[in-house]
Amino acid sequence: MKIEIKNLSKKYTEKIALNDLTLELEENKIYGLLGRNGAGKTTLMQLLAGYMLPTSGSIKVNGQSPFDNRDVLKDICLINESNNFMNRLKVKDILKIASLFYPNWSNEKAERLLETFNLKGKMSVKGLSKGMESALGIIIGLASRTKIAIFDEPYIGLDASARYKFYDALLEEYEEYPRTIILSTHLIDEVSNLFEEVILIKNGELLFHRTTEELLELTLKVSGSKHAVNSFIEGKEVIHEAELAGQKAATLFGERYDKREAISLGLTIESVTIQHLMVYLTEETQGGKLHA
Ligand SMILES: Nc1ncnc2c1ncn2[C@@H]1O[C@H](COP(=O)(O)OP(=O)(O)OP(=O)(O)O)[C@@H](O)[C@H]1O
Repeated sequence: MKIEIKNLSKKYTEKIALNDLTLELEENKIYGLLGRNGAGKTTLMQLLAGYMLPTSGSIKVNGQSPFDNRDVLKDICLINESNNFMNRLKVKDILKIASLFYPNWSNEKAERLLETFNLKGKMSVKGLSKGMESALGIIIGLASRTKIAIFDEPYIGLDASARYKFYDALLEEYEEYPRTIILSTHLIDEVSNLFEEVILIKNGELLFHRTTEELLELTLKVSGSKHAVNSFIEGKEVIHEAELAGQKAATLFGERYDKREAISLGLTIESVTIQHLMVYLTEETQGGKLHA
């Protein structure tokens, strides 16, 4: 299902959470939706999952607005950081309710994932730890087999081992049943190898939407003597610099840089992680708008 977002804005009383965002997402890809706290990620995901209407602009899934549209929403599953499952129910009841909502629901998958995350159907939701509740959300997100699965920081309380089980399960599901997956997280280093494309939002605006491959090609860190680094970076877009005792490191973003030139100047070159790139580009001092 294609997602088309045009000039989308969302204002909450005084706060502009999203500002004139235009974006297209093709089907069957894994997207990383990144940005600092308060950037507007949750707002975007909630608009996509039909929780509310935009203030202006449009969001279309296969040409239709998701808001109050069962026809579209049966194909979209949004898992939040706080799922707010009904306390008086048991895990199996929650799964039963979810299975009634999503036409492609897989009971078999849900059962297998219960085992993976050490949950039992008879457990009462009231007695689940925060991490177990997150695991239940993840089980629903994967077993629903919706064409669009959105995970908004889905793993509050999950320990590292359970998080890696989630990444493995996500990839296994994606390979078996390709779908559009949108994953928003602050643990970027843990998952960035899953992203096929990255969408970065800053203060409600789109900073860029690029393939992971492009991002890595367009970023370069050079280090060496201050003089050599300065001569290489002159006229280029520098997103981070650090100096110590006559040595300097600079991170560049925006072009396919000539690495041979850097090496010929005696510089050391390194690649930059997506997490670092996100941090550098969203620093408040980094005011520049990049080519989305
Ligand atoms: N219901 C609301 N009423 C008023 N302001 C809101 C509401 N929801 C979000 N906001 C504000 O809108 C902005 C965007 O919030 P949003 O939750 O979309 O950001 P986010 O990128 O998901 O942040 P985080 O990474 O911290 O979850 C923030 O300034 C937030 O305070």
